[in-house]
Amino acid sequence: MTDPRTETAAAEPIVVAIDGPAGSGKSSVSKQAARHLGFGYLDTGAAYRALAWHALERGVDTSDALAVLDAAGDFDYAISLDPDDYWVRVGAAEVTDAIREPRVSDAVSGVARVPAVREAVNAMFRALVASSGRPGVIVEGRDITTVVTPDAPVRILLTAAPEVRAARRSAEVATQDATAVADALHRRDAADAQVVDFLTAAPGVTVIDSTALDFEQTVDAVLNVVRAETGAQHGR
Ligand SMILES: Nc1ncnc2c1ncn2[C@@H]1O[C@H](COP(=O)(O)OP(=O)(O)OP(=O)(O)O)[C@@H](O)[C@H]1O
Ligand SMILES: Nc1ccn([C@@H]2O[C@H](COP(=O)(O)O)[C@@H](O)[C@H]2O)c(=O)n1
Repeated sequence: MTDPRTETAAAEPIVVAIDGPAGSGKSSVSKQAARHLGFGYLDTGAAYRALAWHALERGVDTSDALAVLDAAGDFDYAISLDPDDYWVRVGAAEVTDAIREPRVSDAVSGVARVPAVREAVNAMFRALVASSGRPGVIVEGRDITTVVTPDAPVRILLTAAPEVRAARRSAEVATQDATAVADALHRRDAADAQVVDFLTAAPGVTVIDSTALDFEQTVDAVLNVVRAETGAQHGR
């Protein structure tokens, strides 16, 4: 039995929820803002990507919801919330880079459309945040502000013009030409938008449009919203 005079409840981490379309800067900006804040960083898309990778490894057709659910049955997933030591694992396999490959990006929307998969990963995201041991966690994805943590004290929709997002993504991908990269990005957004709405801000969600901002200005914009919404004195 615990002694109530000495027991102190662990404080709930502050959640900064960030949604947005592909290539809007969610992961890179969230990771950098988390460093400034001393917060954890949770990339929720990595779970869907890792499950897509796992399904592809087993030769599963990711457009077949029942086959995806079957693959999810032995999905042993782990992710780091440390913005300075980011990794993703499935079982013993380190898949941090493999889940960014175009074949996974092309398959991931099929996996993300299965309701039972979404429910399971959402419960896992909430548990990861609660056990993070950090004063706060920046959680980024597509439905964080609306479904995963709709009561988060900070909720942001990070956007940028489609052509700007495609150009930024294209600059990172050496294996495909710019048109193919842009087509894949827009195709994925269209498929994902049928499942969750990450293109319009829900009530109470602050929009940051990074079309005319550079990377550091976008990080600053996020930090300013965190300060304004929480009164926190974190960061620069
Ligand atoms: N404001 C900005 N100005 C210039 N480049 C940016 C800006 N924000 C992000 N970037 C760059 O754009 C690219 C895409 O960003 P990032 O991967 O973070 O997007 P994302 O929203 O997480 O994409 P996805 O959902 O596809 O994983 C990265 O190379 C990142 O460094
Ligand atoms: N909250 C989320 C996060 C992601 N997805 C799906 O995962 C894919 C990969 O996400 P990235 O952020 O790494 O691009 C994305 O295309 C969605 O299919 C999701 O559904 N909900």
